[in-house]
Amino acid sequence: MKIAYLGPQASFTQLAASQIFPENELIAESSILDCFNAVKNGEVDKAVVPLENSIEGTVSMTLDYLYDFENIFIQTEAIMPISHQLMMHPANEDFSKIISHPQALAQTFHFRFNHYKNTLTQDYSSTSAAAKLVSENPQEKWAAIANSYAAKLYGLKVIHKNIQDFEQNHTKFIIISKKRTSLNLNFPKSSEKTSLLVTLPEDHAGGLHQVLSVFAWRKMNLSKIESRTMKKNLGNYFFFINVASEWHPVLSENALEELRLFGADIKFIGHYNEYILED
Ligand SMILES: O=C(O)C(=O)Cc1ccccc1
Repeated sequence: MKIAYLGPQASFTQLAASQIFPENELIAESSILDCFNAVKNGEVDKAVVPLENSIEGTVSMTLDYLYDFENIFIQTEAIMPISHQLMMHPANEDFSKIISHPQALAQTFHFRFNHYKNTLTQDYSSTSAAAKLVSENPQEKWAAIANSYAAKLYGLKVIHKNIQDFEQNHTKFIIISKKRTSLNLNFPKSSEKTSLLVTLPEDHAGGLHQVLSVFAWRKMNLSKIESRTMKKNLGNYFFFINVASEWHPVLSENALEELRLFGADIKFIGHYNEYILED
């Protein structure tokens, strides 16, 4: 079985993917979009991509692609602790630019504000891609924010350790597939949930309340609701909703049916477990 991940080697996503799929062939992709396309085109069976971080929040690209792509489902969610290191080429003494994935730059904002307020930053496709770039360009005074495994793999020296703004920093990764079925892992399970994408019918007072009441009176507990722009014009949103609980076939199907009767558009994204990975 082939598994795509946001690469290159030593990205946080690879650390998650290799814990989840120690026996499988892992294929590095250069973006989250490439991961979705690899699943869609059948080049791989599944992909591992980041969905949400405890400091920075949702990885909006991942949420958007779950909305945009037809028939791609979440099979599992896995939470992994994240520690960021600031690193540079061993041949250099200082640096004038910090390069990393936007999530990593955001998760270390206060550290950078306090220590390197005037240093330029550059978004890059992943933390490990930034580490690789720095290692291949010793003539440039660049630093990267990535994990210790990337520092080792790409021969960089770590100059500040554990620079995330909150010590407890976790990212949720999802496994996506064309199969609707969930995938059970051999890690501690923390919860069970159903993910839905809901688009409201025409704008009217109480529209969202109406949608939420469908879950409320059935005592279906929501653990997350997030709105995202539909990008057509300002003020149009879709909602990513997690229902926390077992999938009760009659109750849940009736809830979805009732929502559809209101004129809401419902996309089922998966019913799956959340697991806790190791450091
Ligand atoms: O860039 C990476 O290494 C990723 O896997 C994305 C990411 C970035 C920061 C925290 C968690 C995941």
